[in-house]
Amino acid sequence: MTTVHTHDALTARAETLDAQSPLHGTRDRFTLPDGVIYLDGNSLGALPSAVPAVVGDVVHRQWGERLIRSWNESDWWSAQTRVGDAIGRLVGAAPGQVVVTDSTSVNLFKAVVGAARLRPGRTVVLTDPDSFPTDLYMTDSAARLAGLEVRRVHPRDAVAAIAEAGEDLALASYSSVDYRTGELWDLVAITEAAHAVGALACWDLCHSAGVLDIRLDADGADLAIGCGYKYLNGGPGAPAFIYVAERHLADFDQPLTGWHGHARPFEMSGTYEPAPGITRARVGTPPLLSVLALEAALTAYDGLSPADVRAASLSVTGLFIEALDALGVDLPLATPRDDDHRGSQVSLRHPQAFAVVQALIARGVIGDFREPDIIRLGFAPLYVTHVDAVAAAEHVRAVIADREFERPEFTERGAVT
Ligand SMILES: Cc1ncc(COP(=O)(O)O)c(C=O)c1O
Ligand SMILES: Nc1c(O)cccc1C(=O)C[C@H](N)C(=O)O
Repeated sequence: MTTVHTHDALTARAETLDAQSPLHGTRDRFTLPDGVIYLDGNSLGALPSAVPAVVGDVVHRQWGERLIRSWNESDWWSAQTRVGDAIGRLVGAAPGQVVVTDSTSVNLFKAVVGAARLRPGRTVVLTDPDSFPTDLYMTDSAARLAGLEVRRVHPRDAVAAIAEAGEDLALASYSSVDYRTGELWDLVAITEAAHAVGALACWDLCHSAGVLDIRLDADGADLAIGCGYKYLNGGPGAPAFIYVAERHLADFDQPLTGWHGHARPFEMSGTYEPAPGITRARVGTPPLLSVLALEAALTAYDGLSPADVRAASLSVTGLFIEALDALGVDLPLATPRDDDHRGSQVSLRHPQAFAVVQALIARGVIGDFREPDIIRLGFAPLYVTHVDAVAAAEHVRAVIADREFERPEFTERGAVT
């Protein structure tokens, strides 16, 4: 079959899969520019259509008219835990264990120091050498302050390393999905191994929340963190979240003791006393515009189960890989083909990956480049359809086959991608 016939056959199948998908029509919950296939929702999620009106109301009515009264009248005070519970529904956490606050980096810092204090006398924290850099930087600094030694061990070797560390281990801290390759790690096995030696496990859900069927409570995670601006679509600079399992809350002694985490902030006492529940993970005044934008963004998930979202994600990424094969694109995949080991992105390797990504962007297919040779394409199944996946595969084919990436305008490197 010619590539045109192959493409037509794939598109016809994609249309059927879209029509049958439990996520059929959810793209209408987003505002996206015409002519764009957006495959970068794993860096900055798209704009949910519900957000602008809510932000307008927060700015004009809640802030502009009601002024300081909105802390009570619009319940700004409990917004962070209310939105935390909404995220909790997407990551398998019962209410009262998730709060929206700070950045992922800051929450990881709180989690590592908090874990060290939950396991006094233990001296080791394990993490992935291929972690997103901020995780490495923050873990190193938190460990230095808490008197822990950091051992960087790849997730595939983590269970053995946990057994080797034994009762020295305080915390195993891992991302569930590798941000570059999209590989999905078995954090349940890592968590069980950590518990077997009396240690804790922290999960970084930046590349999982909102696309995987995460079950924090059922799988025994102790701590988790994640960001609000990727698949949760909270917008640029959206606050992050932190989960502390109910069983640890009373003893969770996090290091950033700001007044929003105090049990009675308006007593204005000179002595810190942590709030009883997950509120103690708060620090200072939250960015309310962003917290409430995130709350509105999460309504895009109304009526969808994490299991359905995960199934749709696998179906779309699976079809994209199949389309690459069928169209004869023979770039090496950095992402596993196996559903059980794939997050919600497909990464390809190419020696001129940066220029390939620029050529794709010029065609309206927005993905990103990651060092050293990764073409990273994220599939947010709420707004990336099977038809988009096939069209994107055809664009990749054309960019490679026609060597579009060699054009000088695509080789210039910018600061941020
Ligand atoms: C795994 C991971 N951790 C952390 C971050 C970022 O943390 P922050 O929200 O502090 O910028 C990202 C992405 O930016 C990430 O992919
Ligand atoms: N957080 C970002 C930012 O502040 C600027 C540009 C990109 C980002 C990202 O989220 C990158 C993303 N975490 C990644 O996996 O590469």
